[in-house]
Amino acid sequence: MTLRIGHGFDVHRFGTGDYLMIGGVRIPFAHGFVAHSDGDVLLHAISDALLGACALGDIGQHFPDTDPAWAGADSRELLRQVVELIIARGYRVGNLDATLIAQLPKMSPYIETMITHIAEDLQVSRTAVNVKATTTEGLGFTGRGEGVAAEAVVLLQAGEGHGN
Ligand SMILES: Nc1ccn([C@@H]2O[C@H](COP(=O)(O)O)[C@@H](O)[C@H]2O)c(=O)n1
Ligand SMILES: C[C@@]1(CO)OP(=O)(O)OP(=O)(O)OC[C@H]1O
Repeated sequence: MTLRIGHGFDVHRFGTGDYLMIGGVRIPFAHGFVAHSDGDVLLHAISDALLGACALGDIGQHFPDTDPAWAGADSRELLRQVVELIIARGYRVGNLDATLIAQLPKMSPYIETMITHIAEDLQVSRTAVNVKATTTEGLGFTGRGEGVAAEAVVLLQAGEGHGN
């Protein structure tokens, strides 16, 4: 069986607004994200991990932040487009593990819904998806409450006679 691994990392800073989109969940908050799209840092890291696993660059190349087409874009839609690229190359997601790095907001009430969304968009069962969160104990830009970072690692499996 052909296996490929990919890693993604993204950061969005806080700006004006009263909610954050993370994992396709609208989380009420004292700030919004500064971004061209909806700023869904978790879905961006996952999209980059998928593209990385297939040596397809990154989401900035596929959905440039200079293109008005992606202004305010729903990052679940971007993720689904990336998944179609992966499937077209003969791969499917084996499993995904992701970490949100943020002092605030508290992610735990939202994580199960994030997993539901991600599993739907990746076309896998929920048991193939893990999302977790950590603070940085007050250290660094996340610890100072300046934004949120996300990391994702994905394993892809090729179907019989597929994958290159
Ligand atoms: N933004 C966050 C950060 C962490 N959590 C959860 O809190 C627990 C403790 O986090 P540590 O920083 O001590 O690793 C952990 O179980 C996280 O899931 C959170 O919900 N939101
Ligand atoms: C998602 C895209 C889409 O325009 O814009 P942003 O929301 O700014 O997100 P980022 O992770 O900085 O880069 C990828 C972009 O192309």
